[in-house]
Amino acid sequence: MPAPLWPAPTASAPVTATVPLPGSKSVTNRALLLAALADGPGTVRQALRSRDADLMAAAMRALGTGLTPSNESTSGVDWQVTPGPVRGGAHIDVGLAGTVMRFVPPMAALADGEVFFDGDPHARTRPMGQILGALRTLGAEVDNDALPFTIRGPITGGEVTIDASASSQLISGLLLTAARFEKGVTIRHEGAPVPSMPHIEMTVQMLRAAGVRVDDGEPDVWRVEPGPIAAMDLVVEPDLSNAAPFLSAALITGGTVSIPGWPARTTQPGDELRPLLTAMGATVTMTGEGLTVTGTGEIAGIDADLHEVGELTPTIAALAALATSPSTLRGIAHLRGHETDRLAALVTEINRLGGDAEETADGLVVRPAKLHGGTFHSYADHRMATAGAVIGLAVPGVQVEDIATTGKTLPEFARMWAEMLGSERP
Ligand SMILES: O=C(O)C1=C[C@@H](OP(=O)(O)O)[C@@H](O)[C@H](O)C1
Ligand SMILES: C=C(OP(=O)(O)O)C(=O)O
Repeated sequence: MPAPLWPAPTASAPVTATVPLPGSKSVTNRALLLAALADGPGTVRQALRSRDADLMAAAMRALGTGLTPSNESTSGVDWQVTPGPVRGGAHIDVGLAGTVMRFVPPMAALADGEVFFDGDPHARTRPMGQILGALRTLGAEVDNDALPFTIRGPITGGEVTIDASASSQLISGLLLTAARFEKGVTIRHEGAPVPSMPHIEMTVQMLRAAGVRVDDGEPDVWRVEPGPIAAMDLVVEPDLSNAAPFLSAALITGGTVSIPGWPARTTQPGDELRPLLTAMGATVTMTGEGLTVTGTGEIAGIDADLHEVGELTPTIAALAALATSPSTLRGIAHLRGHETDRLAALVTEINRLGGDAEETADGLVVRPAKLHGGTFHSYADHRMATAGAVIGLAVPGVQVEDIATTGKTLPEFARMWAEMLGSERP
């Protein structure tokens, strides 16, 4: 059955809105796993509730972790986490979540029996071979190089060389559990540069906050010493990548959008929205309350290397499609292995609306063109769906297919979008 079409609302006046955002997917899913492996009960506060976060919570439960929710609302939940021995016999559904498919298998290799993994049809095509090969080198048995697969421990750890040019999550996944391997781990990356390094920095910082000794002093080498992971009481930051479509509304409409609680310092790649949106013509200010972006209604194209912040690409490409000068987005060949082939999907959908986008070897060129209405397909990709909503603000008649796919990281997207527009100036 074809997914329903969502008529993307067009903004008729400058948007003025304050948009509180739920917790970061990346922080939530790291925190749940670290709390599950910790040496005592802990708490993960203001955790995201979304498909990816719920899949991580379900995976932790299936592996023997106690999780009790409190203070639950549409914007999040506080999880009381009670670690237990890692239990075999589990079937883990990873959905389409890169964090679940890359972070959980190393933990499953600690179990006392086999653990089976599978996910959505497209998840079976996402790069997994390098991390599964690494788990074999470190002592586990794994019966495939992609989803679906079965893992059997025990894993002892040690030294491994991998090519993580397809995804930083291949490194983060090994690092997160490594303190619980008998020998810890030394990972050496060999290949084209690893993307999304801020996400590896996030992993390293969270491990250190839990008392784990991590040496990342040499480029492309990470060493985790074996030892306990300390119980945590952590408050999850708002998801700054999910701020991108809302902040874009300020640029497109010449309005002002604020995100409360924007952290002063963070490893989230979404923080790069500050220079990126400034380069596209916005005024960006940080106060004690949060971040405020004010636009002029005119968007400048940019030449940007998004290698470190690839997950911002769909929104930046949507803005580029509405810009008055050309944009070149580079360093993002690895987006072909994301929720969908995002380079192909963005080109197809922008051009379907009359745009002028072109795929390059490692990114996109988007030139100014007069867009018209039509269907914007989302390919089960939350960020494609929100990119369609962004274009729809300026272009009447855009219908986004399967807006519900935003539930991967932001189940309330459609309501929040309507609320943001409801506060338009008359
Ligand atoms: O570790 C993480 O939480 C993530 C790392 C990045 O993955 P890639 O390195 O595969 O781009 C990012 O795009 C993804 O949304 C989340
Ligand atoms: C690439 C992304 O997700 P995942 O964690 O599934 O890799 C993303 O959210 O943009």
